[in-house]
Amino acid sequence: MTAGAEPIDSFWRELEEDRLHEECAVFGIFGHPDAAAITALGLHALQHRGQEASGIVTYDGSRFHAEKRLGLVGDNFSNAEVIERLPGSAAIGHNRYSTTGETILRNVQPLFAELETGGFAIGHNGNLTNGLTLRKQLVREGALCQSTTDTEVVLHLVARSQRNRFLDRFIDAIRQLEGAYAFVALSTKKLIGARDPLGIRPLVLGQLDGRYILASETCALDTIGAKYIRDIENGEIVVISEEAGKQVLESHKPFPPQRARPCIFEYIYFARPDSVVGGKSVYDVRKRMGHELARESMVEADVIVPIPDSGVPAALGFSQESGIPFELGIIRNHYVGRTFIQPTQRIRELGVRLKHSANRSQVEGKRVVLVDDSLVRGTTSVKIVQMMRDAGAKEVHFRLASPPITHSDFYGIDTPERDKLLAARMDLEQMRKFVGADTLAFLSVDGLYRAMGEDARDPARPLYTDHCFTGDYPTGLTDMTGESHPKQLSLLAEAG
Ligand SMILES: O=P(O)(O)OC[C@H]1O[C@H](OP(=O)(O)OP(=O)(O)O)[C@H](O)[C@@H]1O
Ligand SMILES: NC(=O)CC[C@H](N)C(=O)O
Ligand SMILES: [Mg+2]
Repeated sequence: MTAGAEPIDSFWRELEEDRLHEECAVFGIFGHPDAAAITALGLHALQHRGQEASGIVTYDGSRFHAEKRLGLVGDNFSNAEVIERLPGSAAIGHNRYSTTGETILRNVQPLFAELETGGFAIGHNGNLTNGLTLRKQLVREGALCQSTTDTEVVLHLVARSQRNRFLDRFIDAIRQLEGAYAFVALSTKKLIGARDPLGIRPLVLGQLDGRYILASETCALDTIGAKYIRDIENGEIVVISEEAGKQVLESHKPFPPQRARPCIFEYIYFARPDSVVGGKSVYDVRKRMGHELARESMVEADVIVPIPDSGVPAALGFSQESGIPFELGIIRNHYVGRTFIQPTQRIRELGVRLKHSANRSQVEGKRVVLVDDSLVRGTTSVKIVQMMRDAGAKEVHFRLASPPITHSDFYGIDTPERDKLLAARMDLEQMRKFVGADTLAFLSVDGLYRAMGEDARDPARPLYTDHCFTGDYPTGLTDMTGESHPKQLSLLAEAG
């Protein structure tokens, strides 16, 4: 570490903490001559789901090839030389935002192992809630772990299965998992996609030039001109292979049938607004959240101002419902990233202004309603309310198009510990004071379900994974509640 690196690191860490962290993206294609290049494009379209690192693994009929890098897809995979190092007509790729295991090169996915059945690569979106417990058992039995991610346990479980067929080994392995997963995996003969029994994380099937594709979101299919076929179902494994020159897709359902409970946060914040998740346009749903929010907590005002990016569709819905004009009163700088100029103390003091700045002409002298999709630690809201006042807003009202986040996520979203969640520590009035707004209101849980097309949330049969707002975790939480509370830190220092 160079002298002076620490303050810069902590500056970016602070900036990074002003947000909800993403999760991960997976992509896979089988039997296409440009498999690696298409995977790079797909990962590019899915960059919003994870920005720490990316990787692509291909298979050329005799060997696997892997390229894994820390950083953004565009910076690492837009170069022809990198793509040329990834020959083969089958590929899987991954964008990572870590939830278990640090941001170091050996944790970058897809992970790869040489098994008795041949090479095997896997990419994972989600988080296992018994990953550390399984890992502890495996290590006790002699497993040599090469990474510190939860995902690696799947490789070991497949390797240790006593079944003969590769698919049976994979099923054996995933039956032991608890938590959330959307997997893409590649063996010498097959491309595999799998979703956990509740379908917490998304995964879709598409087709390009007659070849199958798997992707976290439909926006990746649109980017490469592929056709959307269907969502992979909860608890479903799809196996894509080639027989007599034709691609075949088998579907397996190894779990007892269960109702799906996809994560509602995909709709609120994670997924790209142009994606269709579970048959619903994310953009439409976000706008409806804005309509519901306006119905529940109307306020007299002159202008509706979205907090970009993800607050925009809800603010539009709020404006349409309330009849109050919508204006871009905050501009977001899209070039804020880790490669930005090395900040000095002075720049550090400017804080969030690097990311958002007030558009004074639209807010000065006005009663402003700020609309954002969610509030986590409250960092963004505090700074933006102050920014509106500095720009001359007469009143600042804050509206959130989701309910208060009172519980941490363990399924692939890197929300902070409970005691850092503002709504877990404060009541509404305390939060209003903290944020500094004249009024503050959140969308109700029933309002959220109405935006999803339901009458209300049925507590006996909730249709979505919504623990962040309700504390209702739909799976066991072995690692979090078990007696041993295992923690896995990297014992090997790595520069990354
Ligand atoms: O309460 P906080 O801890 O500040 O976190 C909440 C903020 O984080 C997210 O935005 P983010 O900046 O991640 O991304 P966006 O540009 O897509 O809205 C979310 O949309 C809120 O604006
Ligand atoms: N956010 C995610 O989906 C992360 C996947 C996996 N748990 C990891 O940490 O690598
Ligand atoms: Mg935001």
